[in-house]
Amino acid sequence: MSTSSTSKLARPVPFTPKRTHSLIPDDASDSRLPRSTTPSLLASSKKYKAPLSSESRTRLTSKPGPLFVPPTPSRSKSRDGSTPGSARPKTPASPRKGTESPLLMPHVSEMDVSRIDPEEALVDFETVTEVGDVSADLDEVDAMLREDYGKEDKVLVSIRIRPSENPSAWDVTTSTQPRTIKLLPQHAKSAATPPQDFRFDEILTGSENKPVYTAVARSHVCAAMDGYNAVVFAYGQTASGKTFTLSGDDAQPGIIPRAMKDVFAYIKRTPAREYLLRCSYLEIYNEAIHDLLAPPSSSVSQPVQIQGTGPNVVLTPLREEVVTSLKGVHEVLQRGEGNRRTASTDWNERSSRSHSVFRLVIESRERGGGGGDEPPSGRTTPGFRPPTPGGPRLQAKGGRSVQTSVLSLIDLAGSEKATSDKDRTREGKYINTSLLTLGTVISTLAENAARGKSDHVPFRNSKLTRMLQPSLAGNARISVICTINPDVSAVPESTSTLLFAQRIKKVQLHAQKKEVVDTDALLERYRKEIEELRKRLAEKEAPDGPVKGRRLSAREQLDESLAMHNLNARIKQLTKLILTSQTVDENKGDDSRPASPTKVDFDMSPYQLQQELLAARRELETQATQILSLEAALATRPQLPPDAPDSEKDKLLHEQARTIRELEIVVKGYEDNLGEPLRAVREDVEKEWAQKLEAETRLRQEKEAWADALVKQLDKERRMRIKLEEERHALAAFVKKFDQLGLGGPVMPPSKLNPPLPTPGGAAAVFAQRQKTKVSQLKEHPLAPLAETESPIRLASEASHKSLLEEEWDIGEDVDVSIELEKSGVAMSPPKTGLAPARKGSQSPTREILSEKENLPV
Ligand SMILES: Nc1ncnc2c1ncn2[C@@H]1O[C@H](COP(=O)(O)OP(=O)(O)OP(=O)(O)O)[C@@H](O)[C@H]1O
Repeated sequence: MSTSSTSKLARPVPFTPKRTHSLIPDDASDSRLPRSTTPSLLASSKKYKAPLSSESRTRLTSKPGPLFVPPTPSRSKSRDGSTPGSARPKTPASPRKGTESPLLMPHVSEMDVSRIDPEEALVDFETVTEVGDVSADLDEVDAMLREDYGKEDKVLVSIRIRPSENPSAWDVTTSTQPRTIKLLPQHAKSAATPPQDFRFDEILTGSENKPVYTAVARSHVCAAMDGYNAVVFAYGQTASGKTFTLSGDDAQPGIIPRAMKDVFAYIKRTPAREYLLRCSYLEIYNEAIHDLLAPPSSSVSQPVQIQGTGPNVVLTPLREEVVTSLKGVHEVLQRGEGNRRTASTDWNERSSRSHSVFRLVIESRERGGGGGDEPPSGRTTPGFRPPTPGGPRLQAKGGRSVQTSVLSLIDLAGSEKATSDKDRTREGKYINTSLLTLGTVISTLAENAARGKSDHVPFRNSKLTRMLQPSLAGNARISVICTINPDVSAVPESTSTLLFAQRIKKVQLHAQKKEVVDTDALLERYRKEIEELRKRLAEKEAPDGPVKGRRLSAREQLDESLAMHNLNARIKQLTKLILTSQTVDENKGDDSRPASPTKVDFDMSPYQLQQELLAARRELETQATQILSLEAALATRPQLPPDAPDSEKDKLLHEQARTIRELEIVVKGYEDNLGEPLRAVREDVEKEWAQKLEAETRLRQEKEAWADALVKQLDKERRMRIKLEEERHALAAFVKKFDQLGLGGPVMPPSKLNPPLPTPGGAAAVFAQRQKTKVSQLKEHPLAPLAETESPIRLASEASHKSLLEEEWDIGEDVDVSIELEKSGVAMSPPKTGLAPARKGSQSPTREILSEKENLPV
């Protein structure tokens, strides 16, 4: 391990000293910014004037020097016949006079990359400069070239374990495929559940960056060069080694420098194609995208916006720099790093709280010259083209389609910030938003892929996911390297990283190449043929021509008319083809349409032609709509003739910038004056209603509890009443027996045992009558007593309507019933009722008798 790495490892975990990118280890080292470069130093050195890297400028101005690159044989003569070097346009190197617009100026003056003629910035196997010794293993690139990158449909997920001096909490198996990693049982939360086995494509250890690059990114870089979109991103907690893996240091260059090296090595190994390379470098911090290649002032005043939807997401305004050599890429990266440092007060904190994205747009086409495919009337490439949004574009040419792909290399913010900082800082909230959204997006995609569902994927919830939408949605090769710190203290963060990695593994990909066909050349060829056919037709029809000018036999006439019919038919057929060959997008996968100009079949069946016609009509309709909307857009543009002087244009831009500023002030004023007070009112109202709601809820709960108690009590009362009725029945039987016995015995004086009622059949009859009435009342109104009561417990009608047991009889207190009974010799055995006294101190006589008689000997 290098000294620098060792010292970096020794630093406290929360701080992440970032390294400068080390693309050119030897000759460019003095031009590299030292780590300690202060913003002011950078500010003085960042007056970059040309859109191309310094090396590209040297090349384009044709000054012979150490970095001068000889032109390719295919472009040895420019179209106007001059020598290649002198024909190359100079890049607009100095600021235009009179430019005052502070907001828009950078995108139209010396910063305007789009004014470069892409034809002049092409690199091919001859013009690419020596690729140096870092990862310049061309044989390995050759090996990669033999692979088929389009077939992979899974995300490549790898784990990198940072070296540590502390004992590791993880058990790693790298000898079998897939590689596995699991927590050592002694560190598991509970001994009952064994630690989970995580499986990945690669698990890498150690400080060597080359094996990491080879395992994780090289195939993706080659795929990008081959026309597929590719994304490599590093995910993990702070200080786990994301930046070390992506950027590396002088001793161990990371994925970005190695990828760039391979890009040029690939070009060197591909003589059949020529390339246009554009790179951009941006940072997502607090959910705002900052263009790291634009001057800091304009990147702050004009954050990058994401426009478009679905696969057609565009970042604007985003500076893209054309690069033609490794040194150029190095320069661009350094400038980006410099701007990033300038923007931050605490570099380490800022870098671990923001996502950085390095993008390389790769356009390529087959090399022309000697191919024989190019029609003589092929379109010539103009020296300058009107500026195109996002930089210069390579044009299809002479039947050669252009392949476009994007390689994105992303260093994400520390993943643990997403949770630990969420309550503390705004930054934490934003990291939270983007990393958690990334997780949600990935799991939804994985779920959709696994279950064949098409659930909504919340790409729009964060800038990061929105920007990555075209790639994450499937049309890209993705490689994710998750870095973990193996220490015991970092087990929760490492586990969460491994779970994220496992989720992402399930996402299904369907990456496809994108090609644009040279429509002009195709049209030209068809037009030429149509012209020739028409000429032949006209000759045949001319009055003095070979057909009409002499007498023909019937047979000859027939042949001639057939030939003319065929000519007409071919003309018609070609006219239709011209309509449908505007663009051929391989993504549509429509086999019925020609995939390239060379595959066009002129002898298509009528059915195929009909299909072509239908498709062409649809295309025409779409284009008509597009024309209308473009016309509308044009109408709303400020009036300025194309040849207006620069000062006029600048004036207009200045006015627009002022209007924008004014509108911003108005918006801010609205926010300050109205936004805040309105929010406060809303919060108050919400609070008040929340309290009311809470009180209502409490009241309702109380009422429900009361109702429950009521129901229970009612039930209890009912059960008691039934029991009481049973006891009354028993007592009635007893009284009846008692009456019967009284009939045959001596006439007893009024006493407790001889109340006025017990005449033959009297008590029994009265009791029976009352029982009957009560039962019928109960049947008719089972809840009636409850309705009359105030309390759920007391039964009013029961209280007012006394039972036989409760009725007070006016009898002498001094009568000794036991003596009377003994005298009569009656052996009484009343049933044990267990009846509780109805009222204390005023027991009914019958009850008293019963309680007394219970003790009587039978
Ligand atoms: N595999 C490794 N070998 C040697 N040193 C490493 C390795 N991984 C990380 N380091 C060292 O650990 C420290 C932290 O690494 P790095 O800055 O790459 O972490 P990070 O994940 O990018 O953190 P942040 O989220 O803050 O950006 C650095 O000093 C780096 O050099």
